[in-house]
Amino acid sequence: MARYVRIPGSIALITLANPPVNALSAAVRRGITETLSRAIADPEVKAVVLCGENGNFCGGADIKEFAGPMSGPGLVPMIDAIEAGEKPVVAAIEGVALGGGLELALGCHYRIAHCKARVGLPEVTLGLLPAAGGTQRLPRLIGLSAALDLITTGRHVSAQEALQLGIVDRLTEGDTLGVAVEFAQSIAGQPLGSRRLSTRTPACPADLDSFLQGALVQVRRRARGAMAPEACVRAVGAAATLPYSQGMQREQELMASLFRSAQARALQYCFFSQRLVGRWSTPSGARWDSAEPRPIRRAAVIGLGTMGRGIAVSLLQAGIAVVAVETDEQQLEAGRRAVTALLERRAQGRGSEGPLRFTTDLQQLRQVELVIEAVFEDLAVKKQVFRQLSAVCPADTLLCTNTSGLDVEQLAACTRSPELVVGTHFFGPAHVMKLLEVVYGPRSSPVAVATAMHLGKRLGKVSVAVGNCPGFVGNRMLKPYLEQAHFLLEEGAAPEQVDQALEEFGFAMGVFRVADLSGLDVGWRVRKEAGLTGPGVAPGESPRRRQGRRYSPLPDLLCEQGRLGQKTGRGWYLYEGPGAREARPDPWTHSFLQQYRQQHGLQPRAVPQQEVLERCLYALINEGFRVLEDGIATGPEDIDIIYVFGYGWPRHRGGPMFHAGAVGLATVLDRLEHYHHAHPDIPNLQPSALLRRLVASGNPPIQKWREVIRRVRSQL
Ligand SMILES: C/C=C(\C)C(=O)SCCNC(=O)CCNC(=O)[C@H](O)C(C)(C)COP(=O)(O)OP(=O)(O)OC[C@H]1O[C@@H](n2cnc3c(N)ncnc32)[C@H](O)[C@@H]1OP(=O)(O)O
Repeated sequence: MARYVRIPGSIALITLANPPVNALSAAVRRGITETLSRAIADPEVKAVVLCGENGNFCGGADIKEFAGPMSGPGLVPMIDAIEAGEKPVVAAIEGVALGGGLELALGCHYRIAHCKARVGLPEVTLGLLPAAGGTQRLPRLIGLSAALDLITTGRHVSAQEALQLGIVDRLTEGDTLGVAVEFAQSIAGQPLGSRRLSTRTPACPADLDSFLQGALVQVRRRARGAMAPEACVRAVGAAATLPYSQGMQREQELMASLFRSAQARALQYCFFSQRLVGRWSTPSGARWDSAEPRPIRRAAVIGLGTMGRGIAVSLLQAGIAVVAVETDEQQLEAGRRAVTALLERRAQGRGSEGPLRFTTDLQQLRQVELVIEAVFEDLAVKKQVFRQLSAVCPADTLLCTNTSGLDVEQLAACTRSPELVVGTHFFGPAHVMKLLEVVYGPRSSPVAVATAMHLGKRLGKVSVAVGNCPGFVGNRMLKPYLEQAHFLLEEGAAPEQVDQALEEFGFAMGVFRVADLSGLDVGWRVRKEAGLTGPGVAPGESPRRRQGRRYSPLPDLLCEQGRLGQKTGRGWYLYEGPGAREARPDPWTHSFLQQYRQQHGLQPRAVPQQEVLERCLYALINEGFRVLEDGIATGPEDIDIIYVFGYGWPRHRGGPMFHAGAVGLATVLDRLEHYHHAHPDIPNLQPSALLRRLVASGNPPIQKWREVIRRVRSQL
């Protein structure tokens, strides 16, 4: 797992060999320890070069090993031995040096990197901290402030930035190993003194205490309730205040508090789930490893509203040529100005964009390979667009819809090639948000799904393939969550109380703040179309019952009052004015709710925070189990990735399905039964068959759910 060769010029070359990323498994650590001793013991060796096989230096500790007992040599003594040795060690960094990989390089006396390499300490994203000396050596190398930024964000740094910061000593555009060997020869025999980072004193801001306090406030705001960022701040703080050996001790203590934590388990689950969803399959047998994506060079976006603009920018930034289409000159001009402004804002430091054309003429789409429709969320309008697209585009053009929940199959049915129609559900702002739901209809071909999934990857998104049903995965599960929030208001809660419970759980924004931000009219329109409110409601129907179940007209009533959220300056909350962002509890809403309850004979009660969480989250989770039963999502990981990347579910809680497992499926079942008993007119609270089956199967770990899902599906 680490190869050793002596090369001319008295250099020993140690190569980490654990593809694909040379993770520091026990075998690799053993290999490094043994080969280093060999180099040190060999009087002919004057310097050592450390590199990685396959164009990657090292992706860090082997995350797969974290779940089991640790064996083999520890990283810390191994890196300490490199640093303490009398022979210079040069790290030759190609590809990535991340986490333990960068810590290993920091233990070396010199670092030479290829200009395309990336370095970083992303442990915080796994619920950990860089506990192989990273929190102590990096501040001593680049100063406390820069080190804190890297360690608390976990961001990857380009080779150029790494050179500027002083993390690497030299960049090369060519043969990294050759340059490193030559360099090692040139410094052999020189004193190592301050090249040993542990001997240095870190550069610190003048007012250290308030700097560290400010850093704590910032990380708490960024990831509410996450433990690792705070531990990172404390560990880096120790580098400033304690001698190296005591700082290392502090690093280990802080790491011990994180290593087996539920948050670390959740974040590591997210890491592997993100990769698992890339290995998609569909019930019709299409698979990621057999379906070949089509190359996409030219695309069109239909509709330049907020979503269309973001989608166009996203495509352009991936180097794809875009034809942007609107219905009339005025709309086109507004779209042109908005897209240009977005591109200008994002231009700095980015690569070249694909060419962009604006038109009102659909005939201009004769050359495109893919179209993304992003018009108004109205099935009849979208059908019309698909008919037109099918008439003008080449027959083999992939036609995608950005609908957030309409029936993809009905759109496919309007075209000549229904097998080339898929949903590409972007999340706003589309050029920023990382999630793409790729929706396959019953007739979507493997190539169509593969092309959309591959496109998502090219756009830098996490793509999840899901089946076709109202709301797909994300919005389908959101419906019972929203519904519970409205019912809780009827029963006595205030919007800010519900939001506070959800925000303390870890959501960046509670359900009512999000509704105000997105605009209450979005859901209103959908409910009108579904006949839940407006002229489609059967005369004489009770306002609090629809289609045989409990219904809350509260959001409809707000819309009727012109309270559409931030854009009108009032919604569930009050704002300084239209477009303002700071939400203030609104006495109007409180008295409106009071009157509503009186009018409907509802006795308000104090709703405990626990009930807010259980009813909102377990209703959402219960729908998640139904999504799995129905085969709309392949596994719980798909749902969790959708929620973490698209709906602000706190990553350190792993996603809704992971959370259900962490709470205990029997507990979730028990609470749903309790609430369903109390509210028999809310069918969403009735526990799903799959949840019952999983509990009956002894609460298996989430990685084993797929087996139970298969059995339940085969019986349904
Ligand atoms: C204490 C803790 C210490 C000291 C640590 O070091 S914790 C680990 C810190 N390192 C990281 O967080 C890096 C994690 N990896 C990545 O960010 C990326 O994998 C990558 C940038 C290194 C490469 O990205 P990419 O080229 O897109 O490839 P994949 O992400 O798809 O990865 C390929 C397969 O390698 C597996 N992998 C990657 N890193 C590790 C790792 N550190 N340990 C174990 N396995 C790793 C990854 O899961 C992929 O596996 P498969 O899905 O193909 O089975």
